[in-house]
Amino acid sequence: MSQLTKIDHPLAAHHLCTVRDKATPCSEFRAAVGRLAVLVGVYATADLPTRSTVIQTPIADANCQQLASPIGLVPILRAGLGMVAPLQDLLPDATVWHLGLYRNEETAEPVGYYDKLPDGGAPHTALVLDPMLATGGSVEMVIRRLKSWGVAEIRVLSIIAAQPGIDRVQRDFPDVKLYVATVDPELNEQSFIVPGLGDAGDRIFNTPPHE
Ligand SMILES: O=P(O)(O)OC[C@H]1O[C@H](OP(=O)(O)OP(=O)(O)O)[C@H](O)[C@@H]1O
Ligand SMILES: O=c1cc[nH]c(=O)[nH]1
Ligand SMILES: [Mg+2]
Repeated sequence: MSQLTKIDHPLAAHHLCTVRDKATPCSEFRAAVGRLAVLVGVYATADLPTRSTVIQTPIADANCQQLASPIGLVPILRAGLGMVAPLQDLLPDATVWHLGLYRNEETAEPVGYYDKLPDGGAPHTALVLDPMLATGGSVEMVIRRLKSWGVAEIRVLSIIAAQPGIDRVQRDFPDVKLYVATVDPELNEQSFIVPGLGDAGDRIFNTPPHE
């Protein structure tokens, strides 16, 4: 079973109130998604390997540590875009690889519509960014694509993950690590997370539902 880390932090609890509240305006929603992305990002990078280096300060040599492996950020369009800039602040040298998926409204199955990953050149570690993990179908499609590309270490960063989606990823990908701000118990008939926050993509981009 893959490892699940649910972050335990009062700031995460606080900002989750903002994203869940249906009265939160778009700009505040986006900002809170960004703050939660940073918090999840700190947990998801806590054990990244480092290597020793010597830096010359203005005073003397200093023994330092720097990240040892290339990191790729993989936002799932659209909603994952809301987590990119905050993660780039934490990982300024990361490459960013976009994958476009939407869920079919009747079946909730993911449909791919954007994939420009090159042949070869996969980063050693990929951080998959999507605020919502519902059935797990979208993340599963992305994990399969990243594995076929050659990514060795895959970590999924979500803000709200539903238990059925977590169970699916843990069952199908025991080597993939999950980092989430919180876990919700169930999905409704339309496969939306309950209580969730509604449609993350629409709330980040201020679009009406079903566009
Ligand atoms: O776990 P799943 O059941 O696959 O659901 C989660 C997916 O659904 C949402 O995307 P959506 O299809 O709404 O696209 P959008 O980001 O463009 O709004 C969300 O951002 C995830 O990508
Ligand atoms: O609750 C959900 C489920 C999928 N995608 C969302 O944006 N919200
Ligand atoms: Mg959406």
